[in-house]
Amino acid sequence: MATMKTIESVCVYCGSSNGRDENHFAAGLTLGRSLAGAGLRLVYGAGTKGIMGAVARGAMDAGGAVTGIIPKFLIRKEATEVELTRLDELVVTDDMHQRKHLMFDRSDAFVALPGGIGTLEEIVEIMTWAQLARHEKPIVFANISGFWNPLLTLIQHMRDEGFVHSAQRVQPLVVDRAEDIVPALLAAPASDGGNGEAPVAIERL
Ligand SMILES: Nc1ncnc2c1ncn2[C@@H]1O[C@H](COP(=O)(O)O)[C@@H](O)[C@H]1O
Repeated sequence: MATMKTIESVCVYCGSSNGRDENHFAAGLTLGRSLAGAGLRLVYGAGTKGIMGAVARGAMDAGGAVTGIIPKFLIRKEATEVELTRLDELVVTDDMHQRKHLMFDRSDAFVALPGGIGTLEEIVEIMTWAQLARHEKPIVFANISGFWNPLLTLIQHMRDEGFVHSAQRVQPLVVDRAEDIVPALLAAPASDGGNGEAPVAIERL
């Protein structure tokens, strides 16, 4: 059984594009600001474009601490060097595997905002590691405008069909509004072994 640890840093996975729905971009800014407001370090993929850029800008403009972790080959594609200099910590890795491991190691919790295939791959890997008892760090799906509903439906279908083993280990939180993400994270350790109550806006999948 892992020991409970106070959450100090939060890894955010999200799109390197803006997406079509402006609520998604706005959610990135809001989450960045609320991480900073709560004194939580943002750990993310160091992209300065799309929703990744919005989260980082939201955090940095509000005086928050930000760690960006990016493989060398992606710097030109996903970031502009001028904006990278604003990060208070930049880690350049040799490859994607090293990036993903470092993002995992350096974070106490994980959030999936809307994004594409990279975002999906990253958050699913974090869930598989939870299923394999590699960690008990909280996982939150930010279900802005119902973005994650198709994935949540698929996961429920897998459960119903008996393919999600150790299901009790894979219980991501689902919140509908960006403002609710940080309160959900901060309540997560207590709800695990404490009073068992989650804030109203939060459901467990
Ligand atoms: N296969 C991947 N594993 C981990 N991370 C990846 C992968 N492919 C892309 N990424 C990174 O994820 C973010 C967001 O990508 P989106 O496809 O825009 O969701 C970006 O930093 C990618 O480098």
